[in-house]
Amino acid sequence: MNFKLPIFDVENLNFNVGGVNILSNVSLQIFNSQYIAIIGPNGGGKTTLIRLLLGLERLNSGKIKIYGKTHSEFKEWYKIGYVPQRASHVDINFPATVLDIVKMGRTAQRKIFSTMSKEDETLVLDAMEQMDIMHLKDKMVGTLSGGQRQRVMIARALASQPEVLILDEPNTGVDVASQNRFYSLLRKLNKEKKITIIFITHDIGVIADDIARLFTVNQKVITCNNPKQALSCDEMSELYGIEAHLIHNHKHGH
Ligand SMILES: Nc1ncnc2c1ncn2[C@@H]1O[C@H](COP(=O)(O)OP(=O)(O)OP(=O)(O)O)[C@@H](O)[C@H]1O
Repeated sequence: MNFKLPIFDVENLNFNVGGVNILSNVSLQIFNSQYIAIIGPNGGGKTTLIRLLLGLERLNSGKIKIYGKTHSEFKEWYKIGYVPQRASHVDINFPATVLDIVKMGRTAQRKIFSTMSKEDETLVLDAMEQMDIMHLKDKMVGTLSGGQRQRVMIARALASQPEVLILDEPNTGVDVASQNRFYSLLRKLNKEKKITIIFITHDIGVIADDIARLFTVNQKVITCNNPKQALSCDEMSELYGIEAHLIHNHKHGH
């Protein structure tokens, strides 16, 4: 693999809805094995940016390349694990067990109608182990709590052995101990398995030491290549508003 080829390459992206600019003139690159956090105020455009990167929204102007290809040319979607913000909202009547859901993470790599190999099964069990949901294996997913469902969706993404893991505020409704375990897991996936992580979060203070770069999104995107320095940068405070100061203080309170 050409390590200089960005996984995502965005050039002068503009996106508006009904004449309202949601994202303006965004250019950024995301490279292999980077751990990137995306922060910004509510409604700033973080989820929209991810949806545009994945081709789930149509940009009005500009260019997005994924592994050097346009969205229609790109076929290796199994390389990208995406856990959307609302992944924890599952219909209570949804007829699948936790195991069924995590197994879906293997379907993209299998030939249609082929059965799971031993290796597939091991990867499914490993992903469940990592997310600490083995004890929930036979439960119907609709009966779980929001935090448990979120872990199931992340396990499904991990089972597909993604090169890139995109997480949209995955810790909503999760207790602090589980959150810390989860941050350690992300650190490990990035450091040991070299998985590229793109993480939308409001919890930047806790992961500031782990991340390589920070994108602050509020219609515009500011990239900070030294996240710890960025936490005090005026430009970011301006873009993010009062929360930048809170984050900064939180970090320095430790
Ligand atoms: N397809 C769409 N149609 C209408 N409005 C949209 C669409 N996509 C995004 N928006 C608007 O764009 C703005 C940015 O939304 P987005 O969900 O990306 O923000 P966010 O930064 O992820 O917010 P949060 O932190 O609350 O999750 C919002 O005002 C949203 O209503």
